[in-house]
Amino acid sequence: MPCQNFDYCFNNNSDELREDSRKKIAIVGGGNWGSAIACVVGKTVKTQDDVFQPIVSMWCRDSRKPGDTTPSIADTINATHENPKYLPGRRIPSNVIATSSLLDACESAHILILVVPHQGIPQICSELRGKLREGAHAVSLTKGISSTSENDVIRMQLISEDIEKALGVECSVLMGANLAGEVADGKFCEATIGCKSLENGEELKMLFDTPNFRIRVTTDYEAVELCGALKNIVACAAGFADGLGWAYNVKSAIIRLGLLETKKFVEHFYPSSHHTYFESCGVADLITTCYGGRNRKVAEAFIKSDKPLQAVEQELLKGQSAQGPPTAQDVFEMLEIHEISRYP
Ligand SMILES: NC(=O)c1ccc[n+]([C@@H]2O[C@H](COP(=O)([O-])OP(=O)(O)OC[C@H]3O[C@@H](n4cnc5c(N)ncnc54)[C@H](O)[C@@H]3O)[C@@H](O)[C@H]2O)c1
Ligand SMILES: O=P(O)(O)OC[C@H](O)CO
Repeated sequence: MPCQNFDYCFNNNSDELREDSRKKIAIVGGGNWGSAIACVVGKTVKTQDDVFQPIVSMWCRDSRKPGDTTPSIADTINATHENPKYLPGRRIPSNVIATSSLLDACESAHILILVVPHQGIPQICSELRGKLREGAHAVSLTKGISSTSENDVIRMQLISEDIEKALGVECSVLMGANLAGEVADGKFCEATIGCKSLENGEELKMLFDTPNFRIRVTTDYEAVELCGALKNIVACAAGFADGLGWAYNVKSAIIRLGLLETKKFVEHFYPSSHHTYFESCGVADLITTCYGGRNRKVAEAFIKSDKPLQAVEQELLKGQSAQGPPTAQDVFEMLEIHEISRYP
């Protein structure tokens, strides 16, 4: 009988209540990717039940307006084991318990899986600051970059660095060619974990790795995270190309040049980075996103429509966000750098 209590469980051979030394997992984010990863982790904690506690908590932001009497997303997930808004039609395992309280989900967790759009990270970190258990660590599945600006100087920061600074915990990253719906359906894919300490990296591998979700671990964490963030810009370029009716060859050129540009960018800021471009977070994510991702889809629809980007995004994704910084400016700058715009 699996233990339902987060920190205590009954010894199998007696009725003695003992402290549970297994790791408790919290997922922070109940969107498309958060719900899909709940499908993975909800199962792995059961197959690795000597290492992880069987109940996974999942924070889902309650975005209901005052007076809205419909159930929260968390209540809906707990009642139906489905997230109809962000991941309709897929069953979330019943040992994943959702809550609208960030603190309830996280305060006793040993491992936090952060999986919200990057805009949400600062607020979440400020609510969790000083409230986590000793020795906890985090893994960010959020794809994006943050920046600070001082005296007109803009500095790029990794989101994992923001999390580490704000929460005082080590933060690894998990990136890869991972369309949420396919992952939730159990279709095969790979992902890359970028970690600072291999101890945490290996523990995270145990948590995520399944025969259909293959994990490889590297300490090249900056490159892993930047590959995950920058591919969104390339995906927008691919979507613009599709919207303009350009051909497959153009898209291949965009992907090739996008990979080169990503490598240059990473090596400029992190000269000691290595080999990561051929991992799932590199070339594989570029291909997946440039064919099957939401950023590509929104960019294509934007070119074909006369509506502003935000309106197109809302219409197409029905409340979900395309990730990362899908600014046309980023993409045009990139196209100009590579002079792709001259060819068609
Ligand atoms: N969807 C995918 O296939 C996929 C795959 C890999 C990585 N990712 C990355 O995962 C992250 C989350 O993506 P997603 O697809 O789950 O997004 P989503 O738009 O589906 O997620 C929305 C969820 O985040 C919450 N949210 C939205 N804005 C917020 C804010 N400002 N503060 C707090 N919570 C907020 C919403 O309430 C909702 O629960 C993104 O960075 C994305 O790049 C997504
Ligand atoms: O649908 P997108 O464009 O947000 O991409 C989803 C994933 O990042 C693909 O790995």
